Amino acid sequence: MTYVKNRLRRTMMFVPGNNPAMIKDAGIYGADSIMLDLEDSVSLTEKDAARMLVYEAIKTVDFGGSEIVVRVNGQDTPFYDEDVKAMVKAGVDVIRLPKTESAAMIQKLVKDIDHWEDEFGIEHGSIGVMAAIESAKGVLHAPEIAESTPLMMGLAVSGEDYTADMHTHRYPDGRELEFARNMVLQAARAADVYAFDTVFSNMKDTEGFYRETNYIHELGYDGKSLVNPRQIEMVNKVFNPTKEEIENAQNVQNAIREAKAKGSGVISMNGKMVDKPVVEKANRVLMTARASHLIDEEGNYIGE
Ligand SMILES: CC(=O)SCCNC(=O)CCNC(=O)[C@H](O)C(C)(C)COP(=O)(O)OP(=O)(O)OC[C@H]1O[C@@H](n2cnc3c(N)ncnc32)[C@H](O)[C@@H]1OP(=O)(O)O
Ligand SMILES: O=C([O-])CC(=O)C(=O)O
Ligand SMILES: [Mg+2]
Repeated sequence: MTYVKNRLRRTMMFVPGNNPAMIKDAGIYGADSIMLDLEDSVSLTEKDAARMLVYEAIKTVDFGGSEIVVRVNGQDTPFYDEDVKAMVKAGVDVIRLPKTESAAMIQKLVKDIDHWEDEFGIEHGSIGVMAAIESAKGVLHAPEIAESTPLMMGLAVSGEDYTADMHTHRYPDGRELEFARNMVLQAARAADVYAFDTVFSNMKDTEGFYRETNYIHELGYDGKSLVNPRQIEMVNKVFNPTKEEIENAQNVQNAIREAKAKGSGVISMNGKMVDKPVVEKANRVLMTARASHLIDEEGNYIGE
């Protein structure tokens, strides 16, 4: 497996790194990315065993088409070095650094990855990195963090640790995360990397989960960190364009093609102006539709 910069990343599902049953079946749910966790879902006494389990799993388990991300332990822990070494050797796609607070922390991670790639004869650049932003300091440094390396895949806002750092709690309307969500998203967009929203951990509150997913999708997030496979379908439903949106995007492309043939960059479609930004949005809708297998190469609708 190797890191691919651009791909569909709507759903990134946490799987505790000390749970063999969950790891073994993680590939059947169709998450875009599976995030095997060595950090906060693993107790201190299980860190070494989890690392070995995740190493073996990456080498032997069939995760289907899912990208494999590992959340290593933080750089201030005694587990970080062994985690990075083992994950590079295993051939993980992306390493997620928790509690990232500076560009220097990501540059250290990349240097450590390079070192182990040399050691194991692996080509540089085979592994991407991503930063979890979980503190006030991390949020304020998000723009530099996002720009810190060409191997940056994306930024994730991590609401549980962030709200602890901010002396607050999680609330249903998400007001406590507003600044962090906007800052992380701006930083990600400016650096042309992915933006992931935080986990929603009340499995019983499906309405709240839908509301939050819809909200972050409307803000412009690319995807969401998840804790349970039951959350995947709803995120896909929110993030996938509808048949109507796809048809509208195709109409926009056709209209602008006609306009261009007549030497114009702007045209009116059903009373609405179609110009470059509208075409860019339509192109993105069709890219997502194609990547999520809702249309074929010719643009025919093949979703349900
Ligand atoms: C703040 C943070 O750092 S959050 C990130 C760290 N947290 C985590 O990684 C937690 C991951 N999630 C979980 O452990 C679990 O989903 C829990 C504890 C939240 C809920 O567990 P359950 O009540 O057992 O969930 P549920 O009944 O929906 O499970 C249904 C099936 O999905 C599996 N499953 C549940 N969560 C996951 C997961 N994250 N990854 C893979 N499989 C999972 C279960 O094993 C079960 O499989 P089975 O039907 O074959 O027995
Ligand atoms: O990244 C996440 O969403 C989960 C997490 O660690 C946090 O919220 O602190
Ligand atoms: Mg956290």
